[in-house]
Amino acid sequence: MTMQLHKVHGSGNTFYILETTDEKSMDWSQLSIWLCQKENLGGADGLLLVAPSKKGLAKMRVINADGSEASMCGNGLRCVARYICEKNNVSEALIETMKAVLKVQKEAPIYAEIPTYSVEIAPISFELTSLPMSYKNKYEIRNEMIAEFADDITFTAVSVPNPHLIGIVQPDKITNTLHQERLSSMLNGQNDFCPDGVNVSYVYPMDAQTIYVRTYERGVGFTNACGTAMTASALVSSIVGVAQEGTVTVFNPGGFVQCHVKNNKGCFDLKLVGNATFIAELELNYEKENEWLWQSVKNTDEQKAYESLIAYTENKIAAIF
Ligand SMILES: N[C@@H](CCC[C@H](N)C(=O)O)C(=O)O
Repeated sequence: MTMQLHKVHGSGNTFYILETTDEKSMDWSQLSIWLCQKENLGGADGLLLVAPSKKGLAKMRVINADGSEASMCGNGLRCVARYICEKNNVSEALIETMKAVLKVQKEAPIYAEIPTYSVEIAPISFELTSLPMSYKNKYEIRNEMIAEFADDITFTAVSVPNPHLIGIVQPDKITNTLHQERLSSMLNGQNDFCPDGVNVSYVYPMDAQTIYVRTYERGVGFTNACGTAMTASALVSSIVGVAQEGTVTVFNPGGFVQCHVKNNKGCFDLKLVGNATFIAELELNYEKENEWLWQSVKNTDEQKAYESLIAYTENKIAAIF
């Protein structure tokens, strides 16, 4: 059996898109683990499965690099949005995800001519049980020091709906990754706080409308960017007052996006806007159980245009750190 795949990225967060009409036809965890290995065409951060939906134009499932399944993926959803909109010749659509049916839309480019899409990020909850997370019988953690985690970082826990722990940090915690790596490894191993693990982001506010975010993703490790994490970080930054409500530009090691944060009397509307870049079209042969072989790999020329955005990002970041 030959399968058609697309290698895509949103902010350098790289995925394979695979469409199937039969969600039970394969062990997707094993396929994702195989696809994401570095030595296999440079690897990826996950597999995005596109399947039929009764609630939207398609359903997206997110399989992390370690084979675990996530409830949502913001960067991935932008790429799936482009795939579905182009396939159906529409400029907006509803896409079913594990916990919500979300609106996606084609947008004007945020940089040069780079294909750009927006995605709704929802549902949002600050209740620790929604992550899940537990800490001293607390109901929420909003802008609090947690002695067990750090003595100079304030943390907020939020699900969008995948779980995020967001720390507002000083530049030294960005230039040196060691603290974030240790904390993230602890929270994504056997631990008393986050039984299912958590995506951990360190945020440095650059100005009132701009933040820098680096994320250690659950099931993956450090990534160039995590869309839900950037959106959750923009939300947290506006709540704690280090960024204004409205449009927040979020820089990260993989580029930049815009996150729209709207507060409706304590209920938040979140939208993530950024690139949806298609790197390659591929054909994969299924040989036998857990064995696959590449049949063909055809690169597109889209990555060249994205590299100019990276150069712009690197200049911005170099001026700060
Ligand atoms: N990179 C994604 C999030 C992918 C899932 C995450 N690793 C998790 O397990 O929650 C994004 O762009 O949001």
